[in-house]
Amino acid sequence: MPSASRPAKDFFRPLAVGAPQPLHEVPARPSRAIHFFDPSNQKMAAKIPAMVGSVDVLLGNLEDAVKADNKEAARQGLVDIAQATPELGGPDSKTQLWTRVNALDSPWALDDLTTLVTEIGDRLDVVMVPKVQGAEDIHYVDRLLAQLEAKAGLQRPILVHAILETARGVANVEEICGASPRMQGLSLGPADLAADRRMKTTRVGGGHPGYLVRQDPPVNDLGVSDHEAPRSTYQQDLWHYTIARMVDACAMHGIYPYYGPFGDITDVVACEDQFRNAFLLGCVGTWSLHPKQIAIANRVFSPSVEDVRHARRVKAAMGDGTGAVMLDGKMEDDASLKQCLVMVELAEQLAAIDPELKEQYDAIELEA
Ligand SMILES: CC(=O)SCCNC(=O)CCNC(=O)[C@H](O)C(C)(C)COP(=O)(O)OP(=O)(O)OC[C@H]1O[C@@H](n2cnc3c(N)ncnc32)[C@H](O)[C@@H]1OP(=O)(O)O
Ligand SMILES: O=CC(=O)O
Ligand SMILES: [Mg+2]
Repeated sequence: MPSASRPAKDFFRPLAVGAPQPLHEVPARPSRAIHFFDPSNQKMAAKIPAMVGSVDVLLGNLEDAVKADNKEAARQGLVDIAQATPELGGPDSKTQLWTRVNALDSPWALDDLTTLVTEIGDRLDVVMVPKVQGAEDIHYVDRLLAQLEAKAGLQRPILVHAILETARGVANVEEICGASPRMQGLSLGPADLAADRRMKTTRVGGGHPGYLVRQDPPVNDLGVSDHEAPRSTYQQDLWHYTIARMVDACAMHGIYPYYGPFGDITDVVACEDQFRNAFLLGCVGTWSLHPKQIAIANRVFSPSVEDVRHARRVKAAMGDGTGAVMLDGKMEDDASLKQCLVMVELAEQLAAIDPELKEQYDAIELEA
């Protein structure tokens, strides 16, 4: 959506002479797992070519988690990997190539963007920008990318993904999403966001046992509450508010929301729960920090066979899509059909790139 500083007639104009035409719609490419790797880490980098085809997105990370002394090696390492792996990235690739550049106030961001667009811009699908504070950060990246694309003679605009990881960024989330037609999506950055907000969790994403609600105390016959009696507690989701805001802002602007990092690599169970909460709330994918998180993300962010079966049954039962019907004792109508179509369309997109899922979805039979 055009912002006040960029009227509707200019919103889709290239920002540099010779830059590619901005897209009117963000392509719906599967991105269940955005798998992070450090291109300066030889052991990790060596594994990347073999991962192409088995993960939706491979992201060469240049920012946090890459040592300051390795920033240039990471940037060059990413160029080398992309050049040596032709099936990675680009509009028809099964595995997209993304990067997370350094923060815009760092000494590395300008060289990150200049080098990557110049050297591998035709392969780079999305640039993730950390610590985005407001539309002004996106406007800066937008113009710079246009200049670099024009210089490199690129035919296709590189998209931009912002990490929501500052209080100011959260306050400005809608304007960030609408700042440029390049905006592809947003990820939650719970570690930086917790620090910026002065939250008191030291975990990278996930819940916290202290963030809970407690069952009411039992009351005796005289109406007196027994506060000492054992009571159940229910852990709450520290990130619910932010993810929900992010999902609304993204949906409003036609771009995609993602959960971010889950730092407890060994706790695959809680990781799956966190991912699933995000999926249920509307996110389309998540980050993977370790190879073992890829399978979790792929499983969680693909609709289950049961959900697809139900969605297809509702679609079949609803005929022209209007009115109300009873199915398994439940009312279905125009609105619940729309919910079901979200599942059906996602299943179709994923089946197109994932033969195993296709087989599972194709085997679904619709009983009457
Ligand atoms: C808050 C944020 O900004 S989050 C985003 C930034 N953080 C990141 O990107 C972190 C990325 N991940 C990592 O750095 C690593 O996974 C770590 C440090 C968490 C753990 O690494 P290790 O201690 O090597 O884990 P582990 O021993 O289980 O690794 C097993 C193998 O997988 C490899 N591996 C680990 N992580 C990755 C990865 N992300 N991609 C590819 N390979 C990986 C290891 O090199 C190791 O290889 P080997 O079997 O040949 O020795
Ligand atoms: O960059 C991610 C975060 O959680 O911080
Ligand atoms: Mg961060």
